[in-house]
Amino acid sequence: MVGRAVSGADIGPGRALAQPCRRRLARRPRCQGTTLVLEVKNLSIEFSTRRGTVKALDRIDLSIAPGEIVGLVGESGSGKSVLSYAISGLLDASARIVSGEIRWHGAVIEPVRERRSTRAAIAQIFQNPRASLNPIMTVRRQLGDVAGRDRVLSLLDNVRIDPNRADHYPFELSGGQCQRVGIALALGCEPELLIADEPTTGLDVTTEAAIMALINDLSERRAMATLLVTHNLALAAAHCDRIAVMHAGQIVECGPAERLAYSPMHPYADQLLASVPQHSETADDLRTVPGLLPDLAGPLLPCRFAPRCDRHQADCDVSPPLLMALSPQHFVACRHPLC
Ligand SMILES: Nc1ncnc2c1ncn2[C@@H]1O[C@H](COP(=O)(O)OP(=O)(O)OP(=O)(O)O)[C@@H](O)[C@H]1O
Repeated sequence: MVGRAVSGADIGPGRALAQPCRRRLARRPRCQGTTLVLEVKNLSIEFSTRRGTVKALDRIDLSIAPGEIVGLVGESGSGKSVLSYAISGLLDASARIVSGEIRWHGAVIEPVRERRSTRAAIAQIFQNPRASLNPIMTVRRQLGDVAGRDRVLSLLDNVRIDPNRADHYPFELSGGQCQRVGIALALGCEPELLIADEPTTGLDVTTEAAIMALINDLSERRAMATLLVTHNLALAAAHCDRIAVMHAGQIVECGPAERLAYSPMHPYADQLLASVPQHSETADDLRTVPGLLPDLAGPLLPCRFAPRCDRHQADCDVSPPLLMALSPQHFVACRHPLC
């Protein structure tokens, strides 16, 4: 594969995500030249299971600058949660670090719960919001403990929850309300890095827009870095500065959001883009990425996407494709990328 320079003019009309990208392009580039908040370098993680060794993460490289919003996009089972738990220091002790490290403001931090001395200023919004709330404490008490009693009502207002709910317990709230309280709790910590794992799943579009606007606002005003973990490439394209696409435990493409959303170069990223529903399509037109993720506990081909790839050629089976720089900000791991 030959790397080539990518310029804004290269972005063709293709199969663009129409509205989100236009909004995304309006975002200011930010915090350029500042020290990175987070660097994940060559991180490989395995789990020993009865079925064999699950190779959950393979040589992951990812960095986030202050104020930057980075999307981590991929199908279910691609390793997004394992990576975000590793960054939060929440991996359980069954995880084995095969290679690499995670750096927080330049200092190495441990991905595994028992071994991290400080939790630093990283907050995570979890996929299952009810489970992350304390069932025997009211919303007011939980938010007050984290952010101070005087901020409870403004935090509830931020996530569009009626202030009358402040004295309710989690079991008295709907799933969506629990999710919004979980988001208020995470933002109430005023984190330097927010890991938002599917933060708006199950919310109505108005609330989704309000929550994403809040995350955008905090990232701009307080330089909060955000890792937005999602299956939804359109959501990532709308709100992120950069997007990293994960497939079967590997980052296969990473680059500016507008580039990924208009003309991705890895065949998997292209298939993900093709599977984003468009307004004009009928239900019959809905597409999915063909084939299944490989079993990460089984033998893996040099290119983990090969069996699903319509650009597969004999040289793909020789050795794993390396992540190659196409431009300073754009990387692809494929011998036969789209161009
Ligand atoms: N504690 C564990 N023990 C064994 N295997 C695990 C463990 N945690 C995750 N895995 C495996 O690691 C792989 C990646 O899982 P992960 O939960 O990170 O995927 P994901 O992309 O976050 O999926 P989803 O979007 O459904 O949450 C899967 O094959 C999963 O079965």
